[in-house]
Amino acid sequence: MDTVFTGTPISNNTTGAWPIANERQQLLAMLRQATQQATQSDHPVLISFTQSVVPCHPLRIFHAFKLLNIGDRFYWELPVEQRTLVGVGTATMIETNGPNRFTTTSTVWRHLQQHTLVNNTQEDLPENLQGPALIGGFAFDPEHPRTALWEGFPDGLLVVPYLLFRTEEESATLTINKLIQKADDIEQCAAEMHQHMQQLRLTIESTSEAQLLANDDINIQFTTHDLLPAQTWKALVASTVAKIRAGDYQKVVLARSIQASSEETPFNIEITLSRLRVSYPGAYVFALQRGERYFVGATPERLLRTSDGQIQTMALAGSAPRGNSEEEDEQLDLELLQSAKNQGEHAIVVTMIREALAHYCSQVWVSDKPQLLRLKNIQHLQTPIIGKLLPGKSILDAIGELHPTPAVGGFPRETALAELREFEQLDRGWYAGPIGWINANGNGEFAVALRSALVDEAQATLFAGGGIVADSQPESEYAETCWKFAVMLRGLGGGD
Ligand SMILES: C=C(O[C@@H]1C=C(C(=O)O)C=C[C@H]1O)C(=O)O
Repeated sequence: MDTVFTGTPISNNTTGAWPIANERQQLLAMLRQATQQATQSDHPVLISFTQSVVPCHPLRIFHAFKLLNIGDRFYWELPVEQRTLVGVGTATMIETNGPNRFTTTSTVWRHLQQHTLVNNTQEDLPENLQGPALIGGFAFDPEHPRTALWEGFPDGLLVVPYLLFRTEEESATLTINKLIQKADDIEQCAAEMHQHMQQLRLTIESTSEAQLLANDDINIQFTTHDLLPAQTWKALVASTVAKIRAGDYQKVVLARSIQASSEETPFNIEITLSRLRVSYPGAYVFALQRGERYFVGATPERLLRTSDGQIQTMALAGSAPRGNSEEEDEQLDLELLQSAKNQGEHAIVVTMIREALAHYCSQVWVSDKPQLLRLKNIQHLQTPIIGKLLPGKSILDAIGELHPTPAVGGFPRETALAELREFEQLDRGWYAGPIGWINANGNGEFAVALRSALVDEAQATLFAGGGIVADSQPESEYAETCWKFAVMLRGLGGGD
């Protein structure tokens, strides 16, 4: 069997060598050490074994992971920066509920690392492509009553996948993670890992990118309907505006949802991801599976990235459509940049993020004025924000302070959340929550899960919202949510 893993690139050179066979002795030594350590500490040990592979289209890996049939899959990519994480199966996971979910996750992750063995033979690889990583996300509001729609999506769920494919620029790795108990049979574990690697390699070899994405430009037929009648939602915007004018609060982001029902076939997640990554290369393209369902989207909003103590975030609020001609586009750009309503809505977000980060950073730099973030059919005001994380603080601690920003919640935060709980008439679930990853050295990146849908075979529930301030108009807010829905409607197979 070992001869299958020759260590040479496979036929069309788009997938890597999967040299686990060559490393078998090293893997066995690690497994042996893990069982000894588990016996001594009376605590299971996580082993994380990383190998370098030749970069390959991430959707080919995602598809091959499905055929392995070893558990739920996760996809996360920032195409423009070639940063990708694709995972399948569960070595271990951290599920949390309630308001302390971020700090609890952070504590459990630190504890788990004291019981982790990592192979460090690949010193030439980027640090972010080695060792275990947690990937997953969090619900928008742990205090919002749950409905059946989001069953299986707890307030926080971060998984160390059994298999994890990662890319950064030109490098790619494949990591196998496994939780080892003291009584585990290491020969059997090694054989099982081996077998999965072999299956993976064969599956990748047998599917070409062309085959996989053959129909991604063919539109599919589906119908849509508003879950809350349009008039009811617009009336809600009007009453929110009245409360803001009366001084109850400054801003609330109201969202709504629509349901798309496919007439012929279930929605195809690979094709959806392919369409999203091509149309929105500057967005975070993600999919998280829970059984038969996928939470999928392409969001332009970075919540927080940490890299060796440096943080990057952004204020993103204030929206306009894109023009149909260059002149119209320029006109809309100008209007957005000069709109007092949009600038005011945006400034609330900048101020809050600056204040929140003050507790977690030694220095914070905020661009002095917003710039435009242009997407396919919509554009936003964006202010980049960077800083230096205080020693001992983790990305998850900082997210606990930042989320939800007034870009997706409102201001003041608690009043806005109370309003949403009482009046929005929507179970947001994971929509507008943090989605992303964190690795063992504390680096990570979370996006705000916007422009997203919960896909359940032939049914999809899509979510979109907009910031309501004193001079918001119900009609234009409704129109804004329609531009935002267009991202996922196109992703699911609708025409432009
Ligand atoms: C709430 C959404 O988007 C957020 C709200 C925006 C706005 O009100 O202008 C702009 C970008 C996002 O921060 C969404 O896409 O559903």
